[in-house]
Amino acid sequence: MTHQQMLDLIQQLNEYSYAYHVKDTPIVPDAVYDRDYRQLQEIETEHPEWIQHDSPTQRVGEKPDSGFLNVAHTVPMLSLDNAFDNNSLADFDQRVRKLLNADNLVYCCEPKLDGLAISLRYEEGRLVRGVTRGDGLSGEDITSNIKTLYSVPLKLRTGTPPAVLEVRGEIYMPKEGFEKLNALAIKQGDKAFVNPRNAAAGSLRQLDPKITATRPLVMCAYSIGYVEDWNQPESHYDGLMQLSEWGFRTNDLMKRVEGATGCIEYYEMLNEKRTDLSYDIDGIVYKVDQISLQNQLGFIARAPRWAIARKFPAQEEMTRVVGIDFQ
Ligand SMILES: NC(=O)c1cnc(OC2CCCC2)nc1N
Repeated sequence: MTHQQMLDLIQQLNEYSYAYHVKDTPIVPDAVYDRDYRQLQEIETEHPEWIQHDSPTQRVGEKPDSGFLNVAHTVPMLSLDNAFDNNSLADFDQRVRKLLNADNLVYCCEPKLDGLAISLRYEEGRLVRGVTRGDGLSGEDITSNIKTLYSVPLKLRTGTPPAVLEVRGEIYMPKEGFEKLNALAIKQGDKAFVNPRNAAAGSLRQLDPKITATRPLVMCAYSIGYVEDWNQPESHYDGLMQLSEWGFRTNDLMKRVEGATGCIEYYEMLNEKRTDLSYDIDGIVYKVDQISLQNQLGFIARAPRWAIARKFPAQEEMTRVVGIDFQ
């Protein structure tokens, strides 16, 4: 195999992985992926000097020798104000329209994923760092663990990348993966995790990436942070569409609506669907869609004036029946 053939094989494997882990639409059977992956491992063993940063074999590396370092966020990761009923949603809309002297606003509605917030930094299109939210101003550098997630692109998938791009998102553990992980933990006499959010946090805090690599974690992008040398789309929604093109997973229930009425309708719709979702959510995040209006509104303390979360009533802590058949 030539060097170019190896590069083509990496591109091919990364496309298979994008289809499977980001678009939920596998384009080849697992056996084909595994066969090509093994072929890549062989050629990289023969030619270590050919190894590429975005090769899927580079996702699981060694432990960081000095634990997780603390890193300051280029742009703070904000917290969110909460709205607990439809009236306060309407108040939010009224307040924002008043500040903007606007009649009717378009909001982007997103399920509020119940996981851990993360910030990914790409330089010239390559993943260089993944940092937890921490206190919003700085967080832990868990890049070695982040790279093990197939839903995190090691390199932006298309086009000319920005010089610097920071992407914010949530890392979560889908319910099915959580149940299987706990069933295994109990079988092995280990402690079970209380809920998928704790399981995701515990999996990302593992010092050894080889352990994190075995955990069913997913990253979903939900906002663009600091960028350099890129004309960001004017709409938040369009920005997330661009992230999807670049290889990030976005939430397929995301939707643009008009005004408080649209936000309340979306809440009713999602509240109906909530228990059927394959992942935990604890509410909805509503964002003013136009970036120029977001910038005009700015933030109060660390929460943006232009976004608000609407929480669902806490689900009574269902004792999750873990699928174990007692013999
Ligand atoms: N947990 C989520 O799913 C989620 C959290 N936060 C945000 O947006 C924050 C980021 C910038 C201000 C609002 N969106 C989300 N979808």
